[in-house]
Amino acid sequence: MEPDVLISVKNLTRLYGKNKLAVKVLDVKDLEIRRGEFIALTGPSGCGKTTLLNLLGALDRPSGGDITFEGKKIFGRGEVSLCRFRREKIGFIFQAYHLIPTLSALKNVMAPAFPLGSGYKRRAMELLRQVGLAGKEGRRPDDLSGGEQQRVAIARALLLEPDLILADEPTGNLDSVNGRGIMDLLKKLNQRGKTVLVATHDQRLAEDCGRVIRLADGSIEEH
Ligand SMILES: Nc1ncnc2c1ncn2[C@@H]1O[C@H](COP(=O)(O)OP(=O)(O)OP(=O)(O)O)[C@@H](O)[C@H]1O
Repeated sequence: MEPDVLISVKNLTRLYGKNKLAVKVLDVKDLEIRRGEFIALTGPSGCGKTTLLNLLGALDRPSGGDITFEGKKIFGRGEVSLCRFRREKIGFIFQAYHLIPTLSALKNVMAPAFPLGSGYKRRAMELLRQVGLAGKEGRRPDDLSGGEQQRVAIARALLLEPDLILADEPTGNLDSVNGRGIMDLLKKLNQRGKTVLVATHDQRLAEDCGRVIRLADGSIEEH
């Protein structure tokens, strides 16, 4: 494997349901993601984008095959190690933000570090500044616009310096101006060296990415 390959996927499958009722919703024979790429994952609703992102980020386990991350298999390890992998290597951004409603923007950004103890406040403040939210650290999600909530979610994803950002329809709940702002932010992160994989229905946003992977019925059509 070449040194700049971050992720290598071989014969990855995911089935839902059991026995005769099992349906294969993902079947990715071969996929490589290199460090520093900015990739759009596209395809019609139900083609398996979320399923693939969840497997790449170890939020879900495959039915067959494995994923190699920095040369090591992800799934050949126990739950504690998997949990650490997720926390240290992956930054997730979701369509619906998934912020904790009772916590301030600052505490939401610090949340991934809760199991690690305190000491992340300065970094969280700096990240909120970088995403354009200086002065709004004390606000709760309800008092922020959708675009602002997604910026908090991006800052949270960056707290522990992940190698890979996985974004599942991050602009899906936003108007086009805010959606463009979020994509510009992801692009900036990529220019600063982060590998970014973003699932999107929006063809115009996809065209802006360095590479497009298209899924159809769970398989990669072209990339
Ligand atoms: N928990 C589940 N149980 C059964 N089937 C599921 C489950 N989750 C997803 N599926 C099915 O797997 C297929 C892929 O779903 P997935 O959410 O990955 O698609 P997607 O491309 O992300 O769709 P969208 O663009 O609408 O978010 C779909 O046919 C979906 O109905």
